[in-house]
Amino acid sequence: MSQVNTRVPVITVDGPSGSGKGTVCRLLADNLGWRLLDSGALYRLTALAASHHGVSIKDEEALVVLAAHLDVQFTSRDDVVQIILEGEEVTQAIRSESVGNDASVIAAIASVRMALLERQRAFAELPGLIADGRDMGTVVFPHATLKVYLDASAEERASRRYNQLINKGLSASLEVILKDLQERDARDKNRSVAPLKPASDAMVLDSTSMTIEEVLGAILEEVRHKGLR
Ligand SMILES: Nc1ncnc2c1ncn2[C@@H]1O[C@H](COP(=O)(O)OP(=O)(O)OP(=O)(O)O)[C@@H](O)[C@H]1O
Ligand SMILES: Nc1ccn([C@H]2C[C@H](O)[C@@H](COP(=O)(O)O)O2)c(=O)n1
Repeated sequence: MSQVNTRVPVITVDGPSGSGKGTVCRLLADNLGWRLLDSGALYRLTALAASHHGVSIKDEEALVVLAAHLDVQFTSRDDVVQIILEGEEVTQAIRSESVGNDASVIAAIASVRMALLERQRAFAELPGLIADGRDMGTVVFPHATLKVYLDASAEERASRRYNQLINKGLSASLEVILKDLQERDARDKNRSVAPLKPASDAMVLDSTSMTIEEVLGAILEEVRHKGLR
């Protein structure tokens, strides 16, 4: 089992798909000048690497090898993060619904999670880390300084995802998005290993009727309260 660097302050933000974790984590990282871990991207990259290498998402042995040896770089150009997998730019490719669904299936395999654990913990560097995912506060960074669990109703999350796709000029069905999201929620919450749930010491925020600015404000208030800035 790998060790966590407990000298580095960590803020974890866990929650279901579309709750706004990614958005609020980017804003928090900018605001505090801390590093950002998008742990979902690692599961998505493993799913995409499997597809590129013709590996089935049921082939546990091959998936573990892929996860343990992911050749990935996160680079930043003009403040925009680019993700390079085996020399290929995959920043947008990993965001598709099908890669997200495959990632959710792969993420239920304990040995795959174990293969990605060390890589996630290595993101913890001074002055601090914002960690976005499903098990950041429960498993990966159990000693985090502040843990947030961000939720929203399935209908609101589906509607956010729908608007996101329409704004990108893509076609989308709200009904299909809601059904996929509910299936993903069920898989992420009911798996036996590192299921999605709030840590016992997490601050739980329901963003259904909150703006992004209100969510950020509520977290920053707790950040100040904990003396993190
Ligand atoms: N409080 C909010 N109100 C309205 N829209 C929001 C809110 N939070 C996030 N959004 C929008 O919802 C969409 C999904 O947000 P985001 O990608 O941050 O979710 P996520 O939890 O990271 O999802 P995933 O885990 O699938 O990556 C984005 O278009 C974002 O702008
Ligand atoms: N810490 C994590 C992060 C992600 N996953 C899985 C479950 C999600 O459905 C999938 C994609 O994540 P997203 O990019 O949508 O946040 O990856 C996980 O199990 N644990």
